[in-house]
Order: sequence, then structure tokens, then C-alpha cells
Amino acid sequence: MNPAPNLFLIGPMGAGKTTIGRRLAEQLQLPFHDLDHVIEEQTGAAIPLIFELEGEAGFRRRECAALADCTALDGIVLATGGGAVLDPHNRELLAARGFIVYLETAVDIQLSRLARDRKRPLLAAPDRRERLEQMAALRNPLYRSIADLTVISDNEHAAHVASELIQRLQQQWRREPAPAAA
Ligand SMILES: Nc1ncnc2c1ncn2[C@@H]1O[C@H](COP(=O)(O)OP(=O)(O)O)[C@@H](O)[C@H]1O
Ligand SMILES: O=C(O)C1=C[C@@H](OP(=O)(O)O)[C@@H](O)[C@H](O)C1
Ligand SMILES: [Mg+2]
Repeated sequence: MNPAPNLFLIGPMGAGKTTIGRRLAEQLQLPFHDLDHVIEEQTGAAIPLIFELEGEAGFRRRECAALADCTALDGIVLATGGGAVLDPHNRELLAARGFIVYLETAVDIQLSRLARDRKRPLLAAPDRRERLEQMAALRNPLYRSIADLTVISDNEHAAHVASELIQRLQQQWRREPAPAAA
């Protein structure tokens, strides 16, 4: 629960980390970074191509490097990718360097939001529900283990989730000092 100079969004694919993170950064007037976007810029390739050429292991190595770079910054909002919490060192860096918000989302909601998605290689499975449920079983305890704040991200309006999140953060910061921008 340490107030820290960064806000990190964690949670599964389709939770709205990228969408809500961008809104949150705008409203808090902080720079926004999306970990997947940073990986794509550093690699010069889109996420599906990285998976195709280097496999998930190669993507994870790049994700660790990008996360180390992003968590070295101060005063940012960072939307992580859903699997960033799998690596124990990533979890340590996130916990040490920022305030962690877990966007909790039901598999049904993920399925409907991502129904037409073709940019998330891990969803290229014959049974998407089964894949998401397997990932949730492994990852949800990890999200919970490092979250400073958990917000249910099931509402169909991203703006609604973002404003609830800001209210919850303000309540939190009334109890503890607000994170200072760099
Ligand atoms: N609260 C929400 N309600 C409805 N759709 C949402 C909401 N948050 C995100 N979305 C949509 O779901 C999809 C995935 O959102 P995204 O922000 O990319 O999630 P993540 O980064 O967690 O994978 C996008 O099409 C986005 O517009
Ligand atoms: O859950 C995962 O392992 C992944 C989530 C994706 O990001 P989002 O959570 O932003 O969709 C992206 O990092 C990659 O496709 C792998
Ligand atoms: Mg995202």
C-alpha cells in the first residue's frame, strides 16, 4: 500500500488496461505508456510477429526488458500486458516502483470484448473460453498478490470504470499522501 510515484494497471486481456490507462493518464495529467506498445517500438515489430518469430519465450524476454525500462521512470501511468505478472522479478519491480491497480474482469466479459480480436496470439486457440479460464486460474492469484487496489472492470463503459477508479484512488490518497509526479 505504499504511495509511489507511478500507477501500474494489471489484469487479464480485455480488462481495459490500455483503454482505461490512457484515460486515467489524461485526467491525472501524467504521461501514459503501454507496455505492448513499448515492446513494439523497441523491437520494430508488431506483437503477433514477435510471437511468430520468437515464440512466447522471446516475447516474455522483451516484455521483461521493457518493463524494467518503464518501471525505472517516475510519475507515469503504465498499462501492462496481461502476462507481465508471470515473471517474479516483474512482480517485484511493479510492487517496488508504483501503486498497482488490478482491473478484475470475468471471462465472459473478456470473450465478448475480444470476440473479433486478431492481435492477441494467445487467443488463437480452438476454445477461447478454455484458454482464458486456464490463464485466469494461473494468473488471478498473481494479480491479487500484488494489487494495492482492485477495481471490477465489467461495466460496459470504459469511462465509467475510469471515473470509479479515479474516485477510489482519491479516497486512497486522502488516507495516504498522493503520488508525486517526477
Ligand atoms: N469498460 C469497457 N467496456 C467496454 N469495452 C471496453 C471496456 N474497456 C475496454 N473495452 C474494449 O475492450 C477491448 C480491449 O480493451 P483493452 O484496453 O485493449 O484491454 P487490455 O489492454 O486490458 O487488454 C477494446 O476493444 C476496448 O475498446
Ligand atoms: O495476457 C497475455 O499474456 C498477453 C496480453 C497482451 O496484452 P493485453 O493484456 O493488453 O491484451 C499482450 O501482452 C500479449 O498478447 C500477451
Ligand atoms: Mg493492453
